[in-house]
Amino acid sequence: MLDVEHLCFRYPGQSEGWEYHFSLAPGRCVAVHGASGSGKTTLLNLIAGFLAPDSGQILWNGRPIQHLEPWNRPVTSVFQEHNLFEHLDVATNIGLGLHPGLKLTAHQKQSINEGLERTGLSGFGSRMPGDLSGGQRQRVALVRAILRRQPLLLLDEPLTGLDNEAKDSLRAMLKEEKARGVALILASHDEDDRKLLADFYWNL
Ligand SMILES: Nc1ncnc2c1ncn2[C@@H]1O[C@H](COP(=O)(O)OP(=O)(O)OP(=O)(O)O)[C@@H](O)[C@H]1O
Repeated sequence: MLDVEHLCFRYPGQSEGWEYHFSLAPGRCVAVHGASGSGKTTLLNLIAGFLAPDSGQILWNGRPIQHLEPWNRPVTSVFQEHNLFEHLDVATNIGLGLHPGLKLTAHQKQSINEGLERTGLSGFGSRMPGDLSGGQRQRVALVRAILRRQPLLLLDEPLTGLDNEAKDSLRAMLKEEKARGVALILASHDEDDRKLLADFYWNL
C-alpha cells in the first residue's frame, strides 16, 4: 500500500509548489491528470527518489521510504526519456534491471526473451540502443521495468509514439501486472490508456 502524505515540493527559485496527498492499494492504478506543466512528472520523480520533497511522507506498507535511495525503493519507472545504457546491448540493458551484476537465472534469461517477443522485438537482444527507433527503445524500457517485478510501477507517457499493435501488446502486459498486484501510477495524455488501465483519477 502506498500512502503519499502531504508531500510538498517547490523547485528552487519558483514561487509556487505542489502538495500531493493520496493512497494507492496493490493492484490498482491511479491516473494522474493535469495540463502540461501541472506537476505529473514531478510527482513521479518524488516517488522514484529522483527529487527530494521539502516535507511530507511517502509510506510503503506503513514504512517511510522518502529517505531511501532510488534503487532501494520498491519502485520501478518508465519515464519519457528512456535511460537505456547506450554502450550495452538490449538484453544487457534489461538484464541489469534484474541483477546489477548480471547474474541471471535461466528463468530470468527466458523472461527477457519472452518480454522481447511479446513486444515485437524478438531477436533484438544483441542490438545496441542506438540502432533502435524511439518506439523500440520505449518498448525495451517497458520490458525492463516490468521484469524488475517491483510492487509499484511509475509510468510517464509510457505508450506515446507507439503504433497500435505495440500499444495493444503493452497495454495487455500492464493489465497483467495490475492483476498480479502491482500498483500503477500513470501520467498520460492518452485517454484510451487512462480508460483501460486506471481505477481512479487524481487531478492536479
Ligand atoms: N528542474 C526544474 N526547475 C524548475 N522548474 C521545473 C523543473 N522541472 C520542471 N519544472 C517546472 O515544473 C512544472 C511541472 O513540471 P512537470 O514536468 O512535473 O509537469 P507535467 O505535468 O509532467 O507536464 P507534461 O504533461 O508536459 O509532461 C513545469 O512548469 C516545469 O516547467
